[in-house]
Amino acid sequence: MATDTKRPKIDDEVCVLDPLKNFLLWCDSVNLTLSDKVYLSKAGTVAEYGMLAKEDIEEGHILFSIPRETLLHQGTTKVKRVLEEGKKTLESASGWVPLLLGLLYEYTCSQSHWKPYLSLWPDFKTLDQPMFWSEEERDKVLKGTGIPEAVNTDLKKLQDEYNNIVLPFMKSHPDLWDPEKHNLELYKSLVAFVMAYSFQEPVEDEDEEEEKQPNPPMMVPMADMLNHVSKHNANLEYTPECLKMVSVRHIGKGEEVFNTYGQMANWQLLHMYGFAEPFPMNSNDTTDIQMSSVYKAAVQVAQNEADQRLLVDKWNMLSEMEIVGEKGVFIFGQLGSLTYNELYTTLKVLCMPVQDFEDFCENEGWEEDEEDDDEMEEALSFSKLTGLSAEWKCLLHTASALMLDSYSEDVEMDRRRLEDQGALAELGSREKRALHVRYGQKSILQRLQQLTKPPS
Ligand SMILES: C[S@@+](CC[C@H](N)C(=O)[O-])C[C@H]1O[C@@H](n2cnc3c(N)ncnc32)[C@H](O)[C@@H]1O
Repeated sequence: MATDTKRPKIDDEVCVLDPLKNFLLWCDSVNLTLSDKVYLSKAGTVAEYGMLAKEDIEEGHILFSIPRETLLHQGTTKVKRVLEEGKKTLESASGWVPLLLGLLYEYTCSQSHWKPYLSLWPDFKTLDQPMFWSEEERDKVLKGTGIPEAVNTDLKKLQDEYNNIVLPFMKSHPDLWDPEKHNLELYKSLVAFVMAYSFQEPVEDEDEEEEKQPNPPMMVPMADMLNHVSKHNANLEYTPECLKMVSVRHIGKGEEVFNTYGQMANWQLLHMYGFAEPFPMNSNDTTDIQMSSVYKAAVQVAQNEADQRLLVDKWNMLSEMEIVGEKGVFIFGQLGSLTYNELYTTLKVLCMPVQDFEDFCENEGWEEDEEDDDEMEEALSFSKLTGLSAEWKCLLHTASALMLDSYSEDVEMDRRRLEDQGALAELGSREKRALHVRYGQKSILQRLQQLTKPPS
């Protein structure tokens, strides 16, 4: 540990004039060690701050290491004692409230231990998740992507949490918080900051049977200055003493160091982080097919009223078995279905003859010798879809057509925009990001359409 006498002086003026230099001085003072082979910069990165390689870096190199005491969370903030005492009243659906209260305090406290870190973002102006766009803009350019609905839920949740939990708690601790200063606007910015910058330590699953609560989020100085791409070259490792960012492949001199924020589809990246990887770079991109669209497709292709009534029973059965849900989705990645178990069972039940369905209900499911996971995954991979039965293909074809209809712009228009550099250059930054999300989703749906097309 660095002692106070060894610590370089962190000057308030430097904090404002050169926040990065000040942050690096602070890192030194808290024993956050950075390899000589990398440096932080705004120039040469994909977005604002990022990390670059000064020289070639081999796989397995520790790029930096962060002592646990340096992390900012509900157990390290100056207000940790009151948060611990109020633990029960601070419980919420998101589980973020204690960290957010800690951030409200630390972000506005001139004496905060994390001031040099938090001063890197003096106003959060660079945050541009769709939660900061107008509702009209979201509905216009993101219709069909699933983002407008997700943002509406977030906004409602954050307002409820602020009004019902945060505000009463702050009022009962007027020595630490002031609702005038710690208002809903600042709270919203901090929610967006936590969304885009926080980390959640993975839960160790020693006992797979037992469902563990996820760890609460925490702020990890330095690690959160790294940008993300699906083909990342670094990864955060957790040890009892510290967190280490380690290169996971060779990084050439001058290249940017990219962390991974997880296997994120473009709609998730835009929703939570405010950016999207340009189409078709995101190898983790996915599209959703509403479960209800598969049901609607089955109803559409049913031959007569008796078939339609049977479908109602089948759907109710699938719902009772918790295989489908009103708001549930089947997810498709670039190689095929990612929720193959649910989709396979749904297609099988919806297409089964009446007698088989009666047996199915009687047995409360399948007899033993049913398909295993690998078989289902393979059957619903894009490389095997053409081999599915005509009935299954028809449902997938109709459901993907229904999904394609729900977007604001048609596929051809988006394709032309993406292919025409001039048209692309004319789009605003938000429209461009939205286009990469929309088109990525639609291209997967189109692939599904082609592979399940009935013979002409
Ligand atoms: C954890 S922070 C990374 C540091 C950030 N660049 C900064 O200057 O504060 C996450 C934010 O970085 C930006 N970002 C990360 N990866 C990106 C990428 N590949 N393309 C564009 N922006 C990216 C997004 O604004 C995102 O919300």
